[in-house]
Amino acid sequence: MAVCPHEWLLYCRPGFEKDLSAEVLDKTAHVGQVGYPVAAPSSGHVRFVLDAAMPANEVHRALPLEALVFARQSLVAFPPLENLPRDDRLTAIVELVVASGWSFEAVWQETPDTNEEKALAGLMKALRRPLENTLKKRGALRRKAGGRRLHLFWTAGDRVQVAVSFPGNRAEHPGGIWRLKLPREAPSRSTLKLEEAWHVFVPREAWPTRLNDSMQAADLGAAPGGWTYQLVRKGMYVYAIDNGPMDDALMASGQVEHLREDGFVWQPPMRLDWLVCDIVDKPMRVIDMVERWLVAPWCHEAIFNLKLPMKKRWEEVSRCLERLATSLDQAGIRARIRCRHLYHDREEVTVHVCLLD
Ligand SMILES: C[S@@+](CC[C@H](N)C(=O)[O-])C[C@H]1O[C@@H](n2cnc3c(N)ncnc32)[C@H](O)[C@@H]1O
Repeated sequence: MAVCPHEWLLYCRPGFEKDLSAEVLDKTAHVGQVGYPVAAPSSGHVRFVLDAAMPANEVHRALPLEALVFARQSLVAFPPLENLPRDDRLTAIVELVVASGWSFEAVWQETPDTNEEKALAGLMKALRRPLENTLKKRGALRRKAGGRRLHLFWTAGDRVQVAVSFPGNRAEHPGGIWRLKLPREAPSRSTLKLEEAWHVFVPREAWPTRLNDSMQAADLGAAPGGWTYQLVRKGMYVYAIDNGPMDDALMASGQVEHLREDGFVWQPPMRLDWLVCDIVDKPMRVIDMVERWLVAPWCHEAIFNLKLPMKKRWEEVSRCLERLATSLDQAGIRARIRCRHLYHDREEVTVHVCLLD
């Protein structure tokens, strides 16, 4: 009989293991899954070990990656293989893969996003060919296998976790990390947060209709202009609200109106397409402001950060999201709310709200 995976393996930014553990404990309880998280501090991942009677596929399906905040990747996994012999790391891996009864179209070897584990790159490179050749010979690596991908998550030279991902419910970048190039002319590194948010929240095929040069946007807390730069790059006209100075080159585009006003009280002269906000303030204060915009409604879509300097980050995020969902619901406004801890986010998460017509 095939060996069944009973673990759910989630990657996260190192330092956010407690937040991800609290999130999955909360969410699994809601979908009736029983298990416990295992997470070492700063390890960049959480293992959710399920009750022996529960196959991990169920929780993986019930709580898709796009509905999780602090997870970068979501995999169905087998317990880690430990103490792999130095002279033969492959046999145990291959035997487990074959025993699973699954075949795969690709093999990704990954490590947590920590400096120590990045040092395992040499080992992974050396193993790649022999591993793929052996898996092919054993029928576990094939041209067509339902889009399934095999993940080998190395946490030490002799310790690896064998895991599986399925198309449509996984991050399509190694480590679940969107690596974006900082444009030379961007006024700040923050620019990458908004660019990544669009990649994550707006399907590529919808960009021409949802991010285009017929649109108008407001950027609250805009200076020096990293987010405004992204909106301008899409051809939008932007109201940039901030007391601080905006980048000269960006202002020279003629697409930006800089208003030295308070982003929490400013109102747009007409209904806009986009609201973006990167103001550092209390999360609930930002939620209240965004709620006013959406109830009015003064915009169709919004992307904003919730800054999380506190210890219990999941509790704060969950409180904020619940409050926003409830108030929009009470106002009779249908909206899709999503929230992710993006790669370019640090002590913050990014929320996307799209009004549904
Ligand atoms: C993190 S920075 C924004 C960086 C910007 N998104 C970028 O990419 O360059 C936060 C900005 O919010 C502004 N800010 C803080 N409180 C504000 C308020 N009440 N109204 C408008 N701007 C505010 C600050 O002046 C600061 O420039």
